[in-house]
Parts: sequence; C-alpha cells; structure tokens
Amino acid sequence: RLFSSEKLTQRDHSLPNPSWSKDLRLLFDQFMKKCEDSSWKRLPSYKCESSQRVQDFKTHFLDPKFMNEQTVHGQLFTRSFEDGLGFEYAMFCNDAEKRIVCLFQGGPYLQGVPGFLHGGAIATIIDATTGMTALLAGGIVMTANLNINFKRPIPLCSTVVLNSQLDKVEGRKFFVSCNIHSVDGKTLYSETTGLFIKLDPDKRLK
Ligand SMILES: CCCCCCCCCCCCCCCC(=O)SCCNC(=O)CCNC(=O)[C@H](O)C(C)(C)COP(=O)(O)OP(=O)(O)OC[C@H]1O[C@@H](n2cnc3c(N)ncnc32)[C@H](O)[C@@H]1OP(=O)(O)O
Repeated sequence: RLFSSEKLTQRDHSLPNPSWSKDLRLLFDQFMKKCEDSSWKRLPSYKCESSQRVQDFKTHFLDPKFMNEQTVHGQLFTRSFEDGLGFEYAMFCNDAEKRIVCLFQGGPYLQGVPGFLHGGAIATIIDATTGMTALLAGGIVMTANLNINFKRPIPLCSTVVLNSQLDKVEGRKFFVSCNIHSVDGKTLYSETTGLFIKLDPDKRLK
C-alpha cells in the first residue's frame, strides 16, 4: 500500500498527456513561455498531496477522531479519474497579481445535460482554482461560500480558461472571484464569487 501510495504521489498530473486537446497543449505552451521570466509559475498537482500543507491541515486543524484509514488514503477528487475521462487541467499562478489561471478540459465522465459539463463538475474546478488562489495567499483555508452564475453551457471535452483573482482579505476571510471563458475569449461561460476562511488552529474542525 505504501509503495502504491508513494507511486501515486510521484506523478505530476498538471503536465500534458495524450488525452489533452490541441487547444489545451497550445495554451499550456503559451503559459510555460510566460513562466520563463518567473512572473508566472506552473503549479504541480498530485493525486495525494504529501506536502507539508496536508500534514499541517491534518495535525493542526483536524480533530483526531476524523483521522482514519480513509483519511490516510484519500485522493484529490479532481485527480481521481483515468487520463482524459475527468478533470484535465493545469494551473499557473502570478504571485504579484494574486491570480491563478487554470487551463481546463472536462472529460466525458463529467457529463450533465447530454453533450455538456455537469454543473457540479464546473463548481468543482472553480472550487479547486479559487481555493488554490486563497490557499496561496492565506495558507490552510476552507470554502465558506461559492456563488456561481452559469451563463452558457460548457461543451463536454472542450477546453476553457478559468481566471481566478484574490479581491479582498479581511482578517481570516479571503474573497476571490473567478470567470470561465472559451479559449478565444469570446464566450463567457460562468462568473463566480467565493469566500474562503483561513482555519484557526485554536478552533479544531468539529
Ligand atoms: C486546504 C488543505 C490543503 C491540502 C493540500 C492542497 C491540495 C490542493 C487543494 C486545492 C485547494 C482546494 C481548496 C478546497 C476547499 C474546499 O473545498 S473545503 C470543502 C468545503 N468547505 C467546507 O467543508 C467548510 C465547512 N465550513 C466550515 O468548516 C466552517 O464554517 C469554516 C469555513 C471553517 C469557518 O468556520 P470558523 O473557522 O469557525 O470561522 P467562523 O468564526 O464561523 O467565521 C469566520 C468569519 O467568516 C464569516 N463567515 C463564515 N462562513 C461564512 C459564509 N458562508 N458566508 C459569509 N460569511 C461567512 C463569519 O461571519 C466570520 O466573519 P466575522 O464575524 O469574523 O466578520
């Protein structure tokens, strides 16, 4: 089990694989170029975060009663599908602008209305992107509120661009907004505002 979970944590899923569309590869290459002057940074992404962050989360914030076999072997939902079938994405962050761009291709197992992405799948990639935006600014955060306006249906297997921005910080409250556009920028698929709360170590999650 240890061996397989070690294997799971090694693969960086935010790198191209054969299931990626031409659009997704092109955008990825464009953003990799932007990383050359280090204004942008690609965020690696693993099935099981073995990072210090998770340890912090588990030891400081989680009541030991929540620690069980499942918690130890949990996998990140967005990285739990075979290549191409679920969430294919790569996130790039710009620290100066407190922004994350997520290049996303939703696979056939994320279908809602035939031919289009399920609203819950769209909410998931928005939560991951806005959550990461808050996390990079504030450390261990959790989503308190996510308001999504779905403007146009997102075609299944299409490539879209999420633009997430940290708008305001008030104490432990991190306000983030995010929109989803088509690759050519002409179609606005959704607009979101979210509130993330930095966890207070003295208030163990109950
Ligand atoms: C993170 C681990 C890393 C792991 C490795 C990384 C891997 C890559 C992951 C990428 C990133 C993914 C990030 C996903 C993030 C989720 O998806 S988390 C899952 C979904 N969210 C939840 O399950 C959270 C459930 N809710 C809670 O646990 C608690 O309500 C919270 C959010 C922790 C807040 O509780 P609390 O710390 O006791 O704070 P509380 O005193 O209630 O509120 C603090 C302030 O916020 C305000 N507030 C709280 N909730 C609301 C609300 N809904 N509306 C308005 N105001 C509110 C309060 O009014 C208060 O305001 P002030 O009075 O101070 O002005």
